[in-house]
Amino acid sequence: MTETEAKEWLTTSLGVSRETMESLDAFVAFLKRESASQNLIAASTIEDIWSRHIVDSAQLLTFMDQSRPETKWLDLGSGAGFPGLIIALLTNFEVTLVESRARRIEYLQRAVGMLDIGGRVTVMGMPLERMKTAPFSVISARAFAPLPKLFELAARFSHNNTLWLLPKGRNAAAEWDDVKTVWDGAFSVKQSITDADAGILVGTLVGKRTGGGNAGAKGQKP
Ligand SMILES: C[S@@+](CC[C@H](N)C(=O)[O-])C[C@H]1O[C@@H](n2cnc3c(N)ncnc32)[C@H](O)[C@@H]1O
Repeated sequence: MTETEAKEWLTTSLGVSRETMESLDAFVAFLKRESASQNLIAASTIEDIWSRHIVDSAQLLTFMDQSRPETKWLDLGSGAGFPGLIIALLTNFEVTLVESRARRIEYLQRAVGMLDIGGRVTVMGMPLERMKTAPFSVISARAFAPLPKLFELAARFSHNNTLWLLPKGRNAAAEWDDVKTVWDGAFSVKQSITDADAGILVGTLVGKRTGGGNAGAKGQKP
């Protein structure tokens, strides 16, 4: 997907407004400036930000019912803001970005301020392990951790209806196959529109199977 195609996909397929495209433009300019002083995204992807990062994040919205009321979205290891900050710009959801590295926390806080979305976007500047347990309706994580670690760390934020959206690259199916003897849930692999070989795990988690330890994801409702 070229940069032009990426922008076209946002307006044509996702129906992104001109005003929101301007906010995305402002964010891209901000990220490029910041990238000169800290390592936020791979240098090789800077010229392809719209396809490699913006659309790669935005496509997650196509795997959910966007009319779900009061969506509370948790993004694990947001880094430069992907996918969580993009989701916040494209929706009116309440979004929580968790990030543990000091410079990235400070960068995310400034990005949220610059984009004027602080009323519904929270930057939790701490390791996920230290975040207070609360239920979320969507959990996303891109390049955060292998699935076993991801579920161990984040299951306590999930309830039976929480939708997990996990861009996982080429091994998405194998990663789920490997953990499903330990974790009970229903996941399918969706093909990424930005990389035909990459898969996105989409589904719900019930909890750890009996005998596999504590059932972190079971039972709670928001
Ligand atoms: C490889 S980067 C991916 C960033 C972003 N999600 C993306 O796809 O561009 C992983 C990010 O997770 C953060 N991270 C790693 N372990 C974490 C933890 N336990 N709690 C919160 N953030 C963490 C790192 O600081 C880093 O910014």
